[in-house]
Amino acid sequence: MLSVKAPTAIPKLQDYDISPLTGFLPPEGPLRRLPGTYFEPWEDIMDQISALLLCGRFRARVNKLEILDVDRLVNLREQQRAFVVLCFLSHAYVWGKNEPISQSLPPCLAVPIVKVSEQLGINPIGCNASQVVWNWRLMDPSEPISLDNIGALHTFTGSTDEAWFYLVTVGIEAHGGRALAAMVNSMTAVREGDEARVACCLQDIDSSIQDINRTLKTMYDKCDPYLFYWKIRPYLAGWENMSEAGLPHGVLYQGVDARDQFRQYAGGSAGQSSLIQAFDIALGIAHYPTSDQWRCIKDEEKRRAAQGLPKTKPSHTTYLYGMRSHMPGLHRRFLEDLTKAANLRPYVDSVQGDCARWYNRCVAGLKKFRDLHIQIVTRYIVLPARKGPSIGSFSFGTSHPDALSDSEAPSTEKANAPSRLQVKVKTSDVPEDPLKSPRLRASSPTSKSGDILYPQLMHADRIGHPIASQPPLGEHGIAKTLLDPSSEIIRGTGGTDLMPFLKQVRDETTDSLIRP
Ligand code: HEM
Repeated sequence: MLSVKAPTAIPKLQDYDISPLTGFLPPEGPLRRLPGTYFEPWEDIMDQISALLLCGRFRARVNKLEILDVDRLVNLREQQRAFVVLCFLSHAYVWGKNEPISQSLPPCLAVPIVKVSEQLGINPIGCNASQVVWNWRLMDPSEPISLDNIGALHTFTGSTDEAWFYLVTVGIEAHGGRALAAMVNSMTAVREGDEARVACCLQDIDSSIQDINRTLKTMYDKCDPYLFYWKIRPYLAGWENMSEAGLPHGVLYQGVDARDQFRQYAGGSAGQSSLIQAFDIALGIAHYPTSDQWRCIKDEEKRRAAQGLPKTKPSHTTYLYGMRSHMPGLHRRFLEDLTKAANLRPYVDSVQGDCARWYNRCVAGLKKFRDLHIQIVTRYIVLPARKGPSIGSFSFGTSHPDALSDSEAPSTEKANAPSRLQVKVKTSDVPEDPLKSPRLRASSPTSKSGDILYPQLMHADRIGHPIASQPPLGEHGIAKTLLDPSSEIIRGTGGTDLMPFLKQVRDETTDSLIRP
């Protein structure tokens, strides 16, 4: 007998700690401090994190902590706050400042971070949730979330550039409320065959994407690419593929794992934003593994076949899918349930008309987001990596006058670079920097030397020229995306093969446009 499958329920936002007003951001704002005195020792260190790093006392202070019991946290907001605190403390502990990196986390950090991560269903390492989603506050609580009414709760460096880097993403996430509500409404409207309502929801999604794109462009206003690359990004790095930075095995979570069981996790990235993945899912945009990932998949498939296990699904092997383990469990579950219920694209394809027009506007908007993002990655990672440590600061402060135009984005490159460890970026793929200045160029005497591979080993002489210092590799090793000018290879920080990956994702977005 044929069994008729009941249609999958359309997810209700409130079941997943999602607000129709603020999306994945907690609508009342994240908890700013854990209540009571028990967790005060953590909060006291958080109050002074950048000062303690600067004066070299951070690790000593942390080492005096006792192991606190996270079972004392009484609700979700407290668990989220504890997670933020423990992620900041752990990254600061591992990467330090002007001191040898640490290949292990002490039990006072490792034990509670592993436990609270299990409670939240997320990996025990810094991520978009700890740096962005649960790391902001309203300056005037009577006003809504907007870039001129939010502040970051914590930064590593104490700099406004770092705060802005997080806050722009908060601003983007805030547009998610309206978009997520429209996504689930559109799915209900499809089931009811209500074409006009579907078109209306798509219009709402489109307008949220336009808002997101406007917000993304403000990154240039108050976050200096040079400071981002050399001072901020190192703290965001994870412990996966970090041999060059001094973490050949990853990080040992003392008091949790056996003495030789190091853990490897990718670091924080807005690639872990549940919102952007929700757009892909709702609009039916499919992503595929990069060519190098396919090689790994083939090996994995061989292994599974040898063990008589079923094949894995291609979508479950992409970088974007992998990033879901760095999302809060409830948000990840939302994406899974949204995937099961997604019905928009085939419906729009069948009815065409206004629905198709608005659908295509949404896809074009998301493609625009990815173009803008590629320009940002070029400006904030590729160019600083090429230029070396003494290029000085880019000018900023007005609305991205120096933003690369769409046509200046790096040219399409075959998506066949090795995944994770290495990225080849041809010099010709990187747009000429519109801010090129003979003075800045002249002040990079060592940028042609291999020293740039380990920029953290460089200090400036009295007139600002970088000179290499001598500590062995890994001693002061902090993660960077690294460029070896002789081989023109940029090595990733454990994330992706940057440009080929980002372009592939962008092109896959365009592929889903509906043809009449
Ligand atoms: C200075 C600013 C930024 C830099 C340097 C940057 C860098 C990167 C890099 C290197 C990746 C590749 C994956 C990885 O290794 O993590 C990535 C992916 C990604 N980033 Fe950013 N990012 C920035 C800002 C943002 C913002 C504000 C958003 C907004 C949510 C965002 C959303 C994404 C998404 C969604 C991906 C996954 C690829 C995709 O879906 O297109 N990024 N980013």
